[in-house]
Amino acid sequence: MQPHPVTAAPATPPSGFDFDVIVIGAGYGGFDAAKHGADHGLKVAIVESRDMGGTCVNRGCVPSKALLAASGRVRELADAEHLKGFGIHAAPVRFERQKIADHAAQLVATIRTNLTKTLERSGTTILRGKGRLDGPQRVAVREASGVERVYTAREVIVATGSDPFVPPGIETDGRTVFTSDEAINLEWLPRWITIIGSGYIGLEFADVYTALGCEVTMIEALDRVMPTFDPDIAKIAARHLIDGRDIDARAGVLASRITPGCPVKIELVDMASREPVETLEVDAVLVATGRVPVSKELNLASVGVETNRGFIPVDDGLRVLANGEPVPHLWAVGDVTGKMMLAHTAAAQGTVAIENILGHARRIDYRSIPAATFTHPEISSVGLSEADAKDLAEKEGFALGSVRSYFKANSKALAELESDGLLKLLFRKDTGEVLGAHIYGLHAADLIQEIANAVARRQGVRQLASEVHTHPTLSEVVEVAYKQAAASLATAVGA
Ligand SMILES: Cc1cc2nc3c(=O)[nH]c(=O)nc-3n(C[C@H](O)[C@H](O)[C@H](O)COP(=O)(O)OP(=O)(O)OC[C@H]3O[C@@H](n4cnc5c(N)ncnc54)[C@H](O)[C@@H]3O)c2cc1C
Ligand SMILES: NC(=O)c1ccc[n+]([C@@H]2O[C@H](COP(=O)([O-])OP(=O)(O)OC[C@H]3O[C@@H](n4cnc5c(N)ncnc54)[C@H](O)[C@@H]3O)[C@@H](O)[C@H]2O)c1
Repeated sequence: MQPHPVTAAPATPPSGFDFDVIVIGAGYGGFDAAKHGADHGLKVAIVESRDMGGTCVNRGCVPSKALLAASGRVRELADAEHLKGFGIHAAPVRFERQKIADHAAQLVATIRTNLTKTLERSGTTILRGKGRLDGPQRVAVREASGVERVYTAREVIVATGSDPFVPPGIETDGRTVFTSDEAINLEWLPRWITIIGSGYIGLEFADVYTALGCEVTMIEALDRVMPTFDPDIAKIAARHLIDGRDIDARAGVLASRITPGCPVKIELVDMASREPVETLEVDAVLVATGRVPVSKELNLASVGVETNRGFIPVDDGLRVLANGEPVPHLWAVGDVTGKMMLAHTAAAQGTVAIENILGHARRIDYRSIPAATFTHPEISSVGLSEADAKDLAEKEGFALGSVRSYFKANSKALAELESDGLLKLLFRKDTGEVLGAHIYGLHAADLIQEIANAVARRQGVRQLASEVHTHPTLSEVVEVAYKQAAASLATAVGA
């Protein structure tokens, strides 16, 4: 390989550094860090090698939610049984796949442009190219021309995100076997598609594909579908989102080999015994088996940092750690830290890193960060899982409270003829503090926010139960849970 010419950096400001902060990666983590820094008077540069906005804007949240919005409408209009309940008889629904794909692509372009303009307006310098560390407080940027320029910065924030993980034995061609990077383009609608993985991406795309008439086989390596979700929520959600649809779900099996083509061949083995189970021949495969951090080419060794399977170790203030100690002037935020691979986590981490750079001691509170899966209906959660809450209760010696509030008792859900849903609330029986919540049901993604706010403030159910909720709204599902929890406390202390 030809060595790249190294060009001197532009004239340095009086501080002696080219920038106060250089951010590597312009996804949500990098964007929020750069904007927050620039808004607070720091001289900031952001380095991006692909599209501004990163995964969320270009290949993640934004296009997938656009596809879910359109396909969700199709599902609704095609659900004759549901409509009949209202006395509505709709004509057979028709849709244009390309127009749905265009809706997603246009939304991506609009949000990407807005985000780029926002950064430019904030005074952030956008450096196009691939960034890597070049020792402490130095970032080398290789531009598309091959020229490499080295910039200095008082602080460096790594926000390089993640890429889809493709397990060994699976070959992708981007057309018949692909990841979410290609699925968001909705280039064609396979008659029969296999989705490997029943996590966030598997569930959301199964929602899209089944709404648009595809037959889905879902392969999950672990012993139950939706293994990363609360077991009770997963049970009721799977009944509707998987069993109630044109989906054949298989748990405890591994796709050991996938060969693209027409048809695509999938060799399935039993997860435990690794004995062959079956060979499937399908039209397409979506690989949705998690994501891996982008950190290999960052030259982290030049600052003595060792990754954990590619994830950059950080403390709760987002300082990068080497041997457990903070590396001076180096920060990492977003998916590359592997904390909670969500856009709003990345953004919150970006802001917290800048706050610390500004000298305002801030830590991130992961427990209060909510998560949602935008299926129809949605699934959401915040705080501790029941298993973790039980461990905490045992460790700290308090009794764990758990109550369930059902959508079928909610007037608004009944009016919508969508009363399939459950909220599970976990709380301390001594103080009443809310520890976590898990929801499946209509607008679960919005409902979780009120509980996330309560977790952030470490509020107790006694106070929360007295707060008045609008009638009739789905938020009364939360109110009922708070009231049940508060009543159980009263019983517990014999009041
Ligand atoms: C299909 C899908 C749907 C999703 N839906 C949601 C959702 O609904 N809600 C939600 O909260 N999250 C969702 N996510 C997750 C979300 O997209 C990520 O958590 C988020 O994008 C992480 O942001 P980030 O800034 O850490 O990294 P990224 O968004 O991955 O951005 C990193 C950026 O760094 C750039 N980069 C990498 N290396 C270099 C380098 N050396 N030099 C210069 N630039 C570099 C990359 O090109 C990229 O632009 C979804 C993800 C996927 C795949
Ligand atoms: N709505 C959202 O917020 C949203 C939407 C999409 C993606 N995301 C983010 O992107 C990340 C990646 O999503 P994802 O769905 O790819 O990952 P995931 O971790 O949510 O789910 C992956 C699933 O694949 C299974 N799996 C792994 N290897 C397998 C194999 N070889 N064969 C069969 N099953 C296998 C896992 O057991 C797991 O159930 C998520 O963790 C989330 O952070 C978020």
